[in-house]
Amino acid sequence: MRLRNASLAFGDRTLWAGLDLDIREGEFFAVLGPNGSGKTTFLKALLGAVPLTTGTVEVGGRAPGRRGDHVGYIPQQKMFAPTTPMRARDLVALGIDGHRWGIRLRSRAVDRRVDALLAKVGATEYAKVPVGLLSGGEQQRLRVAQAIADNPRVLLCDEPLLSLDLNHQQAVSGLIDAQRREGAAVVLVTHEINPILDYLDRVLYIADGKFRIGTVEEVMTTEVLSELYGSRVEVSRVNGRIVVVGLPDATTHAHAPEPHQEEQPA
Ligand SMILES: Nc1ncnc2c1ncn2[C@@H]1O[C@H](COP(=O)(O)OP(=O)(O)OP(=O)(O)O)[C@@H](O)[C@H]1O
Repeated sequence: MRLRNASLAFGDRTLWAGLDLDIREGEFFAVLGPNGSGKTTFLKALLGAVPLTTGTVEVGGRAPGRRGDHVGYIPQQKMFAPTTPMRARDLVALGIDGHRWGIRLRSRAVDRRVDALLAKVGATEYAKVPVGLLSGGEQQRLRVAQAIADNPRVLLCDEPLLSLDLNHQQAVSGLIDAQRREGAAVVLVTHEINPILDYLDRVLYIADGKFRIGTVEEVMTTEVLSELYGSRVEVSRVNGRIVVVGLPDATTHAHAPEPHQEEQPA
């Protein structure tokens, strides 16, 4: 993925400007920042779903959003309605690009692939349950299975770990990283950096119309975050976790768990 002099504004509100960035194959890249800073919009620009205000974006050397791009997308979580007429395995099967399978083998081969994907995300036991009856975390695991079903070269994930318990956070981050090890470029939006800390190559931190790109060590510092937020923000490491203290109130994420009252998710 390549962005050059990219800016995105809605009316007179600029989310970011002057963004130059290359994300290479096999890179695990996270996008961080407070509510409304433009993280989802950044992913949508990479999907070709939102046009840049200025500058250019390319995915695999071409404009994004074309058929056959081999881009997997885990959208921000929305619950399925209880009456959605689809079983868990049907949702995963939607991620499989049918035309790449021989006609005679198609349904059996697709079934086998779906079974393997369900097993990978720990969803085998609810394969036949209607998706609308599953919990948020169970639905989320299916979305992950759907997004990786076709071995995408680019995997764009919008808060994929939200509403997962610790075990499944680890399992799902491991699956996303496995895709990266196979050569995919991963871009992952998150409010919680700690579950993916071991996998991360670089981060983009967006706040208040400004941004910083670099390794975790370069970006997640008291100096850099204080500058981005325009107020004193303390960043420290506790038992290998990153703890950020002093984020302005309005930037607390509404649905992220808060470990302690004075700690806020990074
Ligand atoms: N199509 C649009 N037209 C106008 N404003 C928009 C549009 N899409 C997004 N915005 C605004 O742009 C800002 C960034 O939105 P975005 O969803 O990218 O934020 P985010 O960083 O992903 O936030 P969150 O952490 O809450 O998910 C928000 O203030 C949003 O209201």
